[in-house]
Amino acid sequence: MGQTVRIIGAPMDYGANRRGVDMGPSAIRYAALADELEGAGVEPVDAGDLHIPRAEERDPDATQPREGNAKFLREVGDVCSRLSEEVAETLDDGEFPLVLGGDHSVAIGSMTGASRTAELGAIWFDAHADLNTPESSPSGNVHGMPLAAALGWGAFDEMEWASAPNLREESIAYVGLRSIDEREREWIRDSEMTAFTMADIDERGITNVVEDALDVATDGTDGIHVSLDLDWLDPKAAPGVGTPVRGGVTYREAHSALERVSTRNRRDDILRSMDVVEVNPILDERNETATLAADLTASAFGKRIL
Ligand SMILES: NC(=[NH2+])NCCC[C@H](N)C(=O)O
Ligand SMILES: [Mn+2]
Ligand SMILES: [Mn+2]
Repeated sequence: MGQTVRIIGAPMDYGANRRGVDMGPSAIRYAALADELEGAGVEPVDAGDLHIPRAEERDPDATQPREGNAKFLREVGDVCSRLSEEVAETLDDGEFPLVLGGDHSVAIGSMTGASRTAELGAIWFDAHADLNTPESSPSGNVHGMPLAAALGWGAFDEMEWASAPNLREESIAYVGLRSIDEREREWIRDSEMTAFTMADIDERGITNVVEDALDVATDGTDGIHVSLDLDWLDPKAAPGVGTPVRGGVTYREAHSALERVSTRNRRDDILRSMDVVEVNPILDERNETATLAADLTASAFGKRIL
């Protein structure tokens, strides 16, 4: 057996605009994630779920910062600080942290934990840039803000701890962008980040784009974080997400992308942490999206046909 992969469930939906992503970890486990990982040649251990009080027990308004617009920011901060500890401990124990969301704001916890003692690069497979701040956000949903928080941008009241200590703009690559807010667009242009949109994938093909993204994220870093938002895929392939955007990658392109990640990992041992987020079983069809999430994760860990 190969590397030990610790599965950490983060059933959190505070950051999303729709209820249901809190059931993501169960649905992905039910889709035989552990068996898929074993089939890929790694050893899964399930650490269970973080305890997260239901959103109904919380009042979003009571916890909003006075300025800006971020719902449940304090709750997200609480969950992410615990998650960050667990991710850092997992790495200390020599195991691989695989975080199951939950909405995308869990990435604040995983990236902060994974960059505590190492320079971290990141590949962000997503339709969205998730670079809003409480002040720029059009929705107030924190799942549209995790990269800004991890980079230490904007005023995340009471969540200053959240910025990932060793994550630099120039080590971040987006793959598959197609829905960006105006401010995000300006910030990406002005930043050192690399952004591959769907148009780049159309033009150059998924494998070339992912190879470039891997170059960006591995250059000068100790390892990379892969953040897989299922709305990266076309809604036809992944219907069970809260913020679907037409025109995403196909089932096959998605597998091909994560296979590139595993091929590079086999060669250079680059993968440090990963999260799989935004699966919403309420909106899903026959657990298709959760099954895809489990399959794609196995591809990232080296699942092969032959
Ligand atoms: N992780 C996600 N699904 N993010 C969607 C973000 C949508 C939009 N840009 C917002 O900030 O509200
Ligand atoms: Mn998204
Ligand atoms: Mn996202």
